[in-house]
Amino acid sequence: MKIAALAQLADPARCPRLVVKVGSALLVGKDGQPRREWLSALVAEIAAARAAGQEVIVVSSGAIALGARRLGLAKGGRGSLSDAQAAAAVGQIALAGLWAELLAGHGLTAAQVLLTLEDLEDRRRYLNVTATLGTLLAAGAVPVINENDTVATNEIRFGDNDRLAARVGQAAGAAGVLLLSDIDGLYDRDPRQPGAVRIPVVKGVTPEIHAMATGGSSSGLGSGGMTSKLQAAEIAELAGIALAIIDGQPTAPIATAFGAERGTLFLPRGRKQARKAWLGGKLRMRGSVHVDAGAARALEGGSSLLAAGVTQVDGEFQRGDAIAVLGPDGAVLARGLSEYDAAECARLMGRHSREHEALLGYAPRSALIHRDQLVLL
Ligand SMILES: Nc1ncnc2c1ncn2[C@@H]1O[C@H](COP(=O)(O)OP(=O)(O)O)[C@@H](O)[C@H]1O
Ligand SMILES: N[C@@H](CCC(=O)OP(=O)(O)O)C(=O)O
Repeated sequence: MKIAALAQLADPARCPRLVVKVGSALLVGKDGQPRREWLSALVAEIAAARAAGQEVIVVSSGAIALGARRLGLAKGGRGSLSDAQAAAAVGQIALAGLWAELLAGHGLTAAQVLLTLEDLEDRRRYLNVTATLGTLLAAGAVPVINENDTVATNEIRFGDNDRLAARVGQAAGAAGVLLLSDIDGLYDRDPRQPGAVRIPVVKGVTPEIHAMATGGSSSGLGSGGMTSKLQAAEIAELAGIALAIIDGQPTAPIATAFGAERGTLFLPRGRKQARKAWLGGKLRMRGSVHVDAGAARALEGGSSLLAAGVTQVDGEFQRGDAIAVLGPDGAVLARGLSEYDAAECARLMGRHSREHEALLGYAPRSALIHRDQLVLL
């Protein structure tokens, strides 16, 4: 049962498991204090969804904004990485405490889960997250997730909770991800420009859709802007998850947006095999290979990638690492797990399979990327 309208995200039959992501600007006021009343109303909506039989996972931002105020840090705690890490350490306790208190008011138990990018990039740790979330939900708890900002470094962090929410949705096998923002959806250009029009439904996050977004947060409290939301939509789409952006500002934002069908709904593609969904949502590639037009066509037809069609190898990757596959025009066509390391790929590129054993000195594998380990983008 596919989700084709915003309000269907509230239907436990179509969407048994929903991720709700709340941005910093909604949770924390301009004075640096939590927006308690607003959050109480949202928690009441979450409790109602649970009571109706829908499992809800919360992804909550706001730790840095809350902690910065308490520590008296400039620039909302985002002046340097060490400021952000310190602010998050202080803010996260307060944030988790607030969620726990308000959920308890409805008889619900909050479960704090702090994740780093690596926790979801590594397949074993990703499956561990899947298992933990499943256990928590089965026991009736409401997971409240944030990035573990205190240990995350610039090179290995999400930085925005939009992509984190999409990855969590994937790991949890959710059918829907709801991003509560300070805007009621994607507009065809910067919404401050005259004539900007909201797009109610997006079928495929194409380059034209990406061109509509500009990065940067409007409030100065958050981080990703519309750019990170579109990246999240892409991850969700590939994983067969519906993702929506709605205006989080009204009291009881979910009922308000669903009642008026007001927001942007990104339609999911057909659900992928779990392993392929994980691969498609991975954010870090260790390297890339360029392929010729013939190989690009073969991949689109569902074949494995053979070395004969490879024209260039970039990066320092090992066998089993995730790499990107670029077409003749330089656009990313696919991602996959390489059967060879970068040096072996360079040796084999452009050469036919019958030459491989002599080039390698051992029995070659059937392909450079097997089709079971390859996901088209
Ligand atoms: N094409 C677009 N459509 C909608 N919003 C856009 C677009 N391009 C840029 N934006 C900006 O992105 C902002 C939403 O991102 P952000 O402030 O990071 O939200 P959040 O705090 O909810 O994560 C909007 O308020 C808007 O200023
Ligand atoms: N993990 C960070 C939030 C990252 C962030 O800014 O997210 P968002 O406000 O959703 O753009 C925090 O808790 O402060």
